[in-house]
Amino acid sequence: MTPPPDHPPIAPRRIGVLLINLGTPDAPDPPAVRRYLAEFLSDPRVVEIPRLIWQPILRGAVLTTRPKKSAHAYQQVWREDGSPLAAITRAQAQALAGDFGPGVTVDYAMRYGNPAIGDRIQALKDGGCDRILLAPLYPQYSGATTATANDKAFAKLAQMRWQPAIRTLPPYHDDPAYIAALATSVRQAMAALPFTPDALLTSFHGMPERTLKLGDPYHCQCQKTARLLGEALGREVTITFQSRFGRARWLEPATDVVLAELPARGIRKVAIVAPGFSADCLETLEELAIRGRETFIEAGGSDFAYLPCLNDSPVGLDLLRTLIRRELEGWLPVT
Ligand SMILES: C=CC1=C(C)c2cc3[nH]c(cc4nc(cc5[nH]c(cc1n2)c(C)c5CCC(=O)O)C(CCC(=O)O)=C4C)c(C)c3C=C
Ligand SMILES: [Fe+2]
Ligand SMILES: [Fe+2]
Repeated sequence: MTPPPDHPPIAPRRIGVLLINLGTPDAPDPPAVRRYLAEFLSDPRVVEIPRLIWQPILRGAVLTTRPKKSAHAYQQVWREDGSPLAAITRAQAQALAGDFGPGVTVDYAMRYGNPAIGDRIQALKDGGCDRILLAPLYPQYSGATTATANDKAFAKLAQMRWQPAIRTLPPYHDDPAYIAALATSVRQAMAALPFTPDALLTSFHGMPERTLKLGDPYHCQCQKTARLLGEALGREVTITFQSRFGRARWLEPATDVVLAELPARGIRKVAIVAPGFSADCLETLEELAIRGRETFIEAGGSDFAYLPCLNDSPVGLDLLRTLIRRELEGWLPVT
């Protein structure tokens, strides 16, 4: 009997590693940004307002105004090889290919937009992977990031008669390897600055404050990362939360508010790093490096430096290797 088409080849057995990040528009223009925002902001893990109330607001006010504004922001950071978030995540996957042995395929996917999680899981399975490590690249867990990435993968698996075995990368907010990688990266970037910062800000993506009260560990995990990074660097770090969205109360203190207040408190030279992002993206390159700088300088600051994310730097890739290798234990070596 001919096996059904969804059967993976029996041998050799392969392992798939799927790096997952948030997602980004396909192009920096309003129609592409609108498609992306419609998918992203329709996710009930992201906007926890009842569908019947939220969808009219989203389809009305939000999707008629925000795509134009956001497209303008994307245009300022877009690269020749596309959106920074997608280009860097792709570079991470390409750099890791082959690092775990010949039986391991490393691929990447985006929770919203392309390449889609379901398509890449299918491609891994079609390529013979009967074990897949899902690696949402969020050091701090939140329902709006880690959980929804895993949900999307499991929704794909729900359609499969013969599923691959699955592992998921746990949050790594307090992992010594992550803290050491951050500290090294910050030290290297600070050593190259033409000035000595009076303050180091760690800016994390914000979340509605309500999510903290509902039990999301994100806020606490951000606090712990910032504390451990400060200890590793032997200096004080100031934690802030960026990218407020909507009218609800968000986690505080807000990055833009703090940047505007610092010069009046005598802090005129600042460096800022975004440890919660595994790849630079709109939120770091436009919101922090461009608008954050403007806010700080207009408020009377003299020197501002945005320190890059771990990205596909040697230190960043070493961290990913360490995190992934640990999860593959027991699955390796592949015959
Ligand atoms: C790193 C963790 C992130 C958390 C937590 C997070 C929560 C969160 N975000 C929004 C709304 C938006 N975020 C947007 C962009 C964006 N967000 C993250 C990461 C987290 N978000 C990344 C990596 C990016 C960049 C994407 C890119 O293409 O570079 C945007 C889109 C841009 C814009 O229009 O401003 C929105 C909107 C909410 C509501 C939320 C928590 C509930
Ligand atoms: Fe976001
Ligand atoms: Fe933003």
